[in-house]
Amino acid sequence: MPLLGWNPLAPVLQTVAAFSRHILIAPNAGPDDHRLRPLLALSLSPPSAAPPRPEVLKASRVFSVLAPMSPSVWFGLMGSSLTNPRGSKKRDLKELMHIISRLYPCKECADHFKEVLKANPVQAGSQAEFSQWLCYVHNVVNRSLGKPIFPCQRVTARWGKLDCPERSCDLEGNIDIMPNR
Ligand SMILES: Cc1cc2nc3c(=O)[nH]c(=O)nc-3n(C[C@H](O)[C@H](O)[C@H](O)COP(=O)(O)OP(=O)(O)OC[C@H]3O[C@@H](n4cnc5c(N)ncnc54)[C@H](O)[C@@H]3O)c2cc1C
Repeated sequence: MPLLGWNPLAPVLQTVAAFSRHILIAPNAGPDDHRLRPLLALSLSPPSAAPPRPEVLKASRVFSVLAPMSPSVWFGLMGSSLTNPRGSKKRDLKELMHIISRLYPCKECADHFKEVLKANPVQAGSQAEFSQWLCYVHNVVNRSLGKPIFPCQRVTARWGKLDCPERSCDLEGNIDIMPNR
């Protein structure tokens, strides 16, 4: 049972999860601040007593690049659901979901997502199927967090191809990224 066994990545993921909570939720908090506890703790494993090994800490710096990406992962995935998957892209989408369930930089979230994937195998037969599947699993996560459920019949309206007549979505302005400096 993986939840009770020792996961060699656990110290990395715990470090990254704590780091991301610090950055995103309470940058000024002390180490015992209650705001730094995980929002949702689905893991049954007891907290690791051993301090992370140096090489694990080094790896956690790499993982920390991925830390502040909770909403953007959904944004990216919804983006990837907009084109019709064919051949290897179907396999890639499935693999991508499993990679996210392994690398997502919050152990509780990753463990939960593995369970979600087991109960709801990825459906990527077509663009419509994949976006509906994605909407459904996002709602499973929403429900587990006590968030409102998104009406999946509105996925295309929310995420569909932008209609930008007369180049109204083009970038505008000066090439200087900080013109008022
Ligand atoms: C794979 C995965 C697993 C996660 N597991 C956890 C977890 O276990 N615990 C935890 O605390 N956090 C988890 N998160 C993070 C969590 O889902 C949110 O991303 C985070 O809480 C930020 O929420 P948000 O309100 O900004 O909007 P998000 O939930 O990130 O949604 C972004 C936007 O998508 C739209 N949207 C919302 N629901 C749907 C839907 N069903 N279909 C289509 N569009 C929708 C809304 O317009 C919303 O503004 C997980 C994220 C991912 C990618």
